[in-house]
Amino acid sequence: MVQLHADSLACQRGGRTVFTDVNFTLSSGQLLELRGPNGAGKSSLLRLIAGLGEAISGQITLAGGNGDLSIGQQAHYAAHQEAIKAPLTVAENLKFWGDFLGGGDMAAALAAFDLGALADYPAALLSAGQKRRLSLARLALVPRLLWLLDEPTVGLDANSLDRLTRLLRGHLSGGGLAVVATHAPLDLTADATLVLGTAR
Ligand SMILES: Nc1ncnc2c1ncn2[C@@H]1O[C@H](COP(=O)(O)OP(=O)(O)OP(=O)(O)O)[C@@H](O)[C@H]1O
Repeated sequence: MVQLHADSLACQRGGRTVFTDVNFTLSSGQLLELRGPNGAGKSSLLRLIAGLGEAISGQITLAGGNGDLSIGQQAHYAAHQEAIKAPLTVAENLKFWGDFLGGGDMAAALAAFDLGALADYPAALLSAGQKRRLSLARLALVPRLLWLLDEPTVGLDANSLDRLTRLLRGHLSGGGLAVVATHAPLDLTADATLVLGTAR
């Protein structure tokens, strides 16, 4: 059993307190939904979990994972900004990520968001939703224990939303964990919902 624990986390950005006393425990197969208004700290919390920022107090630990790797090394972090190299094609982008993350199932990644017909298309020319699909295809490219998704539904059409939901379901039923910040309700029952702050 893998467990992600947040214990009395507090976060500051730009010298201002964003949140304090955030606590949760997430176990294998569970989804934590992060809710809250703009500026409440959802992205900041995901960054902290991914190891891209430091909490001013408190701790995040992953028990039962690979003790030789950091939490970030065991996670897929899909931020607001698409992780795409514009001069490369769709397939080349996935190859880049496969090389970077170690391995990669190109066919599965292309299939996950129906990108096969766009494989040789330059990423620079993709629509916003297509870019989001390419960015999220990483999830199917390389297995990672923990998915940290920042508003993953933005820009997706109904078919792609459905694909994302199925991908998430498969990840969770395989024992994975997911923390998803979203303003739109997911078509998945979250095991827990954490509502942050009141910042605007
Ligand atoms: N790079 C930064 N430097 C300083 N402050 C920042 C930075 N990024 C975000 N902040 C501040 O941190 C606070 C939390 O921002 P964050 O992006 O985590 O909120 P959020 O809940 O994800 O918001 P949204 O729903 O708009 O995406 C905001 O007040 C924001 O102004």
